[in-house]
Amino acid sequence: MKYAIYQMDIVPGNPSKNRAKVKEWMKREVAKNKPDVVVLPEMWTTAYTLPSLDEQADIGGEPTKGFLQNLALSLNVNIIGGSVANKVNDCFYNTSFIIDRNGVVVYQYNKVHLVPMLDEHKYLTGGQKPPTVFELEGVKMGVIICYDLRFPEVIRSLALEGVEILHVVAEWPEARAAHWRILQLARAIENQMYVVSANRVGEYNNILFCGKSMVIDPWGEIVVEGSRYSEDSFCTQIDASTVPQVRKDIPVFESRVPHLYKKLF
Ligand SMILES: O=C(O)CCC(=O)C(=O)O
Repeated sequence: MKYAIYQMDIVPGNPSKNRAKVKEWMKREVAKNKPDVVVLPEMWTTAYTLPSLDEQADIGGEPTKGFLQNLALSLNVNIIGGSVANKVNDCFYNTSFIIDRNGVVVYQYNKVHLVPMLDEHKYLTGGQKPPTVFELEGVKMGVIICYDLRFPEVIRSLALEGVEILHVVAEWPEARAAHWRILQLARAIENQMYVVSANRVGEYNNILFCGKSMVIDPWGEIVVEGSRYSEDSFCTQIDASTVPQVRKDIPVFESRVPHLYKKLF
């Protein structure tokens, strides 16, 4: 499967400008590289303009969900739709939409873990369901949003559901860039799965974002890595059929002793 990842700089508080940017990028990328799957970063329509979400958030996923469905269908591409601020029944969620090449929303996920360092609890509501598996092109996949990366239980549970490609959509700051890199590598190695991430770049509210979007294979090798500070776009092949062999070579899943771990949680 061919992947294209958009390491985007987001125009703060301007969803229509960001949608126009994404449309341009996706059209260009599809014409040039014909990817099967494209990946966008976290909160890419607004950035972290949390106090203004009432004016800027989507309502019930719209208009961004429909916008992505049209792009998927017209460009014949699967979309890991990053995430958007999404108002549902007076609550704001950080929601990821996954859309297949027929324009069908195959999965949606509300970010579960809210970030204390960004006061997310003041503005957002955490999702009440953990991320679960979905399928694109017959491959089992998962998506998590930024801070979720720090919670290995959630990702192990996706691996136990059969996930072979984990997507991480993010606005990860430069201040914790080392964590970003190491946690992704650890999640790929411990779960023997691909990790594919799209992080934003640029600056907002005196926070600099680190880019460094990545594709890591199930052995933990970095296949490709985005630049540190600048907007970037890259394309790479991913072969999920390598996952079972890695899981056979180091049979972590067979060696687990889950009845001993239960009391830990
Ligand atoms: O965990 C971190 O250090 C960054 C998290 C974050 O910025 C986010 O979830 O948006």
